[in-house]
Amino acid sequence: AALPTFPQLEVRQSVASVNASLGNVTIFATGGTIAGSAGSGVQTTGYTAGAVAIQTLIDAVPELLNISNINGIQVANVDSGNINATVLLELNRQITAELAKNTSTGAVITHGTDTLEETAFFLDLTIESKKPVVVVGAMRPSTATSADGPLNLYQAVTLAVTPEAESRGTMVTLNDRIDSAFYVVKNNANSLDTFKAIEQGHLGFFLDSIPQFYYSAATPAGKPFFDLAPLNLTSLPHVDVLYGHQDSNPELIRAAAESGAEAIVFAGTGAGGWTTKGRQVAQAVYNETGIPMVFSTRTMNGFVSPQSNDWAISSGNLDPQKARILLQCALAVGYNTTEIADIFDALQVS
Ligand SMILES: NC(=O)C[C@H](N)C(=O)O
Repeated sequence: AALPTFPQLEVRQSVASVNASLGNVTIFATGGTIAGSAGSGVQTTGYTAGAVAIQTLIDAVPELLNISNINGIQVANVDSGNINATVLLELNRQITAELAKNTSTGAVITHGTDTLEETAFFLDLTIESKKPVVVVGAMRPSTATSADGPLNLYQAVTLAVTPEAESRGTMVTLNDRIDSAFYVVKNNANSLDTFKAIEQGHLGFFLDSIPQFYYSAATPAGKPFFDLAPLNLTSLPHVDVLYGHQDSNPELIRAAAESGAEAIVFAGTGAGGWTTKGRQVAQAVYNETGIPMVFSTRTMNGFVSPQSNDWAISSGNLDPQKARILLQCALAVGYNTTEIADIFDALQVS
């Protein structure tokens, strides 16, 4: 099925006269609460996300121009629940092109927090540059009495011009923390301190807005790279996530396949658990279609070990939404089910 097209607002704004002694960071704005607007300073729910333009976000933090030359590109301006494959592919193309320039130091993406981990993980899998790529959001709208967005944005740009931030893959920063996009998950629907990589830990933190790293640069074991930018894709493959629970309806598995899913992710109970009947239907659908069937966990944290049969793939450390993004990328570059199983196997911690 064709993905809905997305309004593209690619406005490049030069907001700084160039200071040759500073680096050059491009901010790609996509909306979210960091660009949200509420009716009063104390309203922190029920506001409009993606209401404020990139120029306003930058103007709110004049100190940015002390640490970097800044360009802003408005790629979209939506609640992150509406970010889709069109926006992901556009970000991949624009960031890849931007970081290839000698003049570019790093990239910052402003984004709603609800699906931030999906976009950040996608960029981590599809951008090869060692230059910092930093995804940043906020939990309070820009109009809040103590909005968190401006300092988060300042710290994101600081991170993007920090040499020690290179070669760490895509990073996520919010509330003084620095996280790996590969591992980070939103853990709380409301609190400022919502992004965590519980098992793997934060990469570092900001002390007086200066990045401090716990570890030297390293990448997660088995992390694949998918070279999407040259493919000029206009959509990503259809992959569905099914949620596991007592008495889950096994026919939803067949329905997903019949509606065009090229892979199915099971957000299983515990370590990839699913009902016996559901597994039988999943195996039957696999025998008919050969599409990847990936078992993850609805608990969001924890490890799904290799399955005891040859048709089911386990997600290892990847939660369902990240397993879905990985499958979309792998299918987009043409990997078959066996090769995809190998990619997931390589992610298993040994
Ligand atoms: N804090 C946020 O950014 C939440 C918002 N609903 C979004 O994801 O766009």
